[in-house]
Amino acid sequence: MDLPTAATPIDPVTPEDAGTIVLALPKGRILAELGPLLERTGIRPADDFRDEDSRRLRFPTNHPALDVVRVRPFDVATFVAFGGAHLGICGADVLMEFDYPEIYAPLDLGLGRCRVSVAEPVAVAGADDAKRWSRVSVATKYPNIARRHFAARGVQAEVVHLNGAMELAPSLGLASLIVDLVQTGSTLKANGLVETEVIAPVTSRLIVNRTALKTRSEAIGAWLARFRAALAEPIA
Ligand SMILES: Nc1ncnc2c1ncn2[C@@H]1O[C@H](COP(=O)(O)OP(=O)(O)OP(=O)(O)O)[C@@H](O)[C@H]1O
Ligand SMILES: O=P(O)(O)OC[C@H]1O[C@H](OP(=O)(O)OP(=O)(O)O)[C@H](O)[C@@H]1O
Repeated sequence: MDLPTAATPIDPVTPEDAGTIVLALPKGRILAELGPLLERTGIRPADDFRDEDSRRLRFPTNHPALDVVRVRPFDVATFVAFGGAHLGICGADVLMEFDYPEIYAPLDLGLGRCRVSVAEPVAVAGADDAKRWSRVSVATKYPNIARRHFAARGVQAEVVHLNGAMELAPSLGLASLIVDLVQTGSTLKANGLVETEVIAPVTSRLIVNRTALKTRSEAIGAWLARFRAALAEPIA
């Protein structure tokens, strides 16, 4: 049996779901920032949606034809790419990492503003000439971004894939550099690291499954219009 891939998405619409649009939202810091925008868009998920202790993952909203699912930020893009959710909200970092062709990202929500950067120990920064490297070891949660970034300058990156606490890697001998998100820079500073290069700026995006955009164009078009209008509204 052929397993579904993102390129051959399974049909997300089961009979009892027919007509329901599914919006994937990320748990954590983006969700915390999203409240006012969702409010302006007129989306009010069921009361237990914001209850971190709730074991429910799929929630109805005040719109009978819209459900939201609450997933890990890194998984939002995968749920949307495979057609499990029609719409989603996730950081540009996640989109860059997976680079799913099935995803269209029409709206920059201006939230979760940070950057993906290279950082290294303060003690060695500036001491060696990065232009002469042919290989580097990099600890990161973003193996594809890191490999692409270094490959573009002819440097082979040996990646140590971590899911958090990358900042510990250089001092504990796992890698010489890290590629991670930076906002204020305080996490780097607290761990004796310095940002040496910005790979890309990051904000959160509204994303859409391209197939769903064609097959459910009316409903999805209406949600995109609502998000656009909400973004254009002056914030009180
Ligand atoms: N320091 C930051 N400042 C601003 N935005 C950030 C920052 N860190 C992360 N983000 C944005 O928020 C998204 C989610 O980050 P968050 O830290 O909530 O989740 P996570 O740690 O990746 O999730 P998990 O708990 O599943 O590991 C990131 O993909 C990025 O777009
Ligand atoms: O530049 P700063 O303002 O210090 O922000 C950067 C930190 O924010 C993110 O971690 P987060 O707080 O999300 O924790 P995590 O490691 O659990 O993802 C990121 O992975 C950095 O560690």
